[in-house]
Amino acid sequence: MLIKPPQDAPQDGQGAVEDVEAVDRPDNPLADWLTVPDAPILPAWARNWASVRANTGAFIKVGWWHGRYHGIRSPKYAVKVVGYSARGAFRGGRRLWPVLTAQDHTAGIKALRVQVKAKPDDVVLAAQAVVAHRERTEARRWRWGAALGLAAAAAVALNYASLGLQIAAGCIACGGLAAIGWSDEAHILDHGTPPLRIAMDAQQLNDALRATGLLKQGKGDEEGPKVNCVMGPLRDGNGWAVIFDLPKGGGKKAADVLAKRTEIAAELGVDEIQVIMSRVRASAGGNAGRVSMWVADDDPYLAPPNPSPLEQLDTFSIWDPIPFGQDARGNRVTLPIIWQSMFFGGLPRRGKTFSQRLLTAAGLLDAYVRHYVADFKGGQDWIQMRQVAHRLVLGAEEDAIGAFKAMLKELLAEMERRFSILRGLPTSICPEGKLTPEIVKRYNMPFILFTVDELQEAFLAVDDQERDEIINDMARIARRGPAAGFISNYASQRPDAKSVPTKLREIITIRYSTQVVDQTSSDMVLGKGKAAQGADASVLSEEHKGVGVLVTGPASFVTVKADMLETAAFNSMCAKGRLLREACGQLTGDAANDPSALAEASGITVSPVLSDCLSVMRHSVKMHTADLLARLENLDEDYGDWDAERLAKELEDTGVKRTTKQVNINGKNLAGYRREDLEAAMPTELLNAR
Ligand SMILES: Nc1ncnc2c1ncn2[C@@H]1O[C@H](COP(=O)(O)OP(=O)(O)OP(=O)(O)O)[C@@H](O)[C@H]1O
Repeated sequence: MLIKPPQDAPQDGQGAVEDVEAVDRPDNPLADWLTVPDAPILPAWARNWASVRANTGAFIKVGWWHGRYHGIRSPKYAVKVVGYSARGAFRGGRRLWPVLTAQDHTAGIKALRVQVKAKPDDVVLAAQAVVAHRERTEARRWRWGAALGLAAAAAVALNYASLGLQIAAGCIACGGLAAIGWSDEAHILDHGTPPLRIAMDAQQLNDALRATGLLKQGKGDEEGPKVNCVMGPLRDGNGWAVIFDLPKGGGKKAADVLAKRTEIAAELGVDEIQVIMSRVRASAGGNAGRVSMWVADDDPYLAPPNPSPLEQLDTFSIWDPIPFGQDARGNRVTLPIIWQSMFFGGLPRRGKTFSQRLLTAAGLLDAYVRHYVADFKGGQDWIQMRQVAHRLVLGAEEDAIGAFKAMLKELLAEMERRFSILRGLPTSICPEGKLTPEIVKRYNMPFILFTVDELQEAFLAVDDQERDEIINDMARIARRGPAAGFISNYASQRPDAKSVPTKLREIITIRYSTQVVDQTSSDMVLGKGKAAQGADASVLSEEHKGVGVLVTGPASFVTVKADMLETAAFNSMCAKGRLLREACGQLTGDAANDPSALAEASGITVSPVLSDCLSVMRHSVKMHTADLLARLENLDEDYGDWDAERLAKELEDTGVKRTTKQVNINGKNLAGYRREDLEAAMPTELLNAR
């Protein structure tokens, strides 16, 4: 199922209510973006062939499970039946004896005999006694005859009837006797509850909700109120789906159920990652007490990653929602990013950068997206953006921080310039005070995708005052920029108050968190109180690479397995993006002049060490050798065992002629290199091209 884009036009955010976080504002157009609706018209199992098959399969599985369960216990059941039959035989015998021995007339006959003895001459009395005695004897004879006849018939049948008949007769006899021996507390079959991956029924759900306090306990032996299952539980994909209404009068709402995900999972005997719940809103026929729940057979997020469809595309329009990943049930999750701002957080090595890069990758395929990128780690993740990025900052050293601050000022100036142009445009061209596809091309205002990765590194490198200035500038761009085409895409590794400034997060409309250690950290990235509502990235584990919780509104969140876009594929998309921009005159800024990018684009071979040195020196005109070596190692750990001599020799071999071996930086005169000397060693064709 494709989650459709919202119809409403997005907001500038300028007049927004400041004390409510951006995702929680009533005018947030993505508020219900990820609320997965489910309005059944046909019974869910009959909606498609796959569902019919899955449910038939599940029915057979349940039958098989019960068959095995009770089959294994059949000797135990047989012993029980024999026990009940014996009790039945004893009870039956006890009741039959008086009948057979005809106790009924004996008392009367005895009384008659006493009277006959007292009046021996009374002929009538004597005749009555004789008749009564004869009747009793006759009755006894018949009863005993019938009983012995039955026994004889049974003995004959046992001898001569076929085995099948004997077994059937034996079973009937046993059944009859067992019925006589039955009592209220007697039972033969054990009560087996199949594991959830075999079957799920409403009883299990009710028990789980009752145990977690979401349903009231009944009085005495009564079970208490139950949920009303409007659909299911039914087989749906690799799990069980159910939509239920909470009973009225219980004082609980769907949001309470979502908040108790871990407890419910524990009661159902599965991991909380397997329990996927969402509210069913009024637009999908739901109400405040309706919950859509899907319980997966296994952890759905441990499946192999799905390759990003972007990799196969030649172009993409940034106006369209970007393919981002899949939810647990395999529904595609796409992200509309225009007019929005994004924040990615989470522990290291969980796929934050890879996920963040998906949005950049989409932007690469639209020539009318201008990239401003800062990667404060300065590793391999973003380096190929040098082919496309209008500005690219790599590293968190002093020169890089300086370049980043200049980038912020440039962005703010561009934002003001754009707003003043937009204000001057007639409403026929600019009806809503923001970019339109026509304005983008006619006034050369491409969307600006402002990407910042490893933000925490920058905050560690600056003092508090500088940090506040950076936060203010970034917050201003994210808050005011969307209407002028600025899309902010920030990521930070350490989800603590210092690395994820609340002031910044508050104005971000799309938040994504990979695994974090606890709910406090999760809230730090996703927003205050989100974990309590069910959007909790701390339920993810270390194995969940590329999996994160995506929040776009108060009730709009989903755990997503992001598409996989390897660095190599991303790098080749950078090359594709460069060609696209060259073709329509949109290759601007740093990318237009970057020597390594130029060399790559023109197919000119440049020594890797020369190219890498130029990359790490991109913000400095000169650098001490020790710093250069440290930055090279940060870029690629293979440089770890290089020393000054080896570096000098390798650079000399590529044709670098040092005009000076000592460079003075901030009063320190030490061995080092000038960027000019390195650039001069680039192949002549490249120098001419520049
Ligand atoms: N969508 C995905 N599916 C499966 N694996 C992924 C996915 N995205 C990333 N990974 C794996 O996770 C590893 C770490 O990814 P990434 O570098 O994005 O993490 P990170 O959270 O940004 O880490 P750091 O903060 O240290 O840079 C990658 O090398 C990749 O193998």
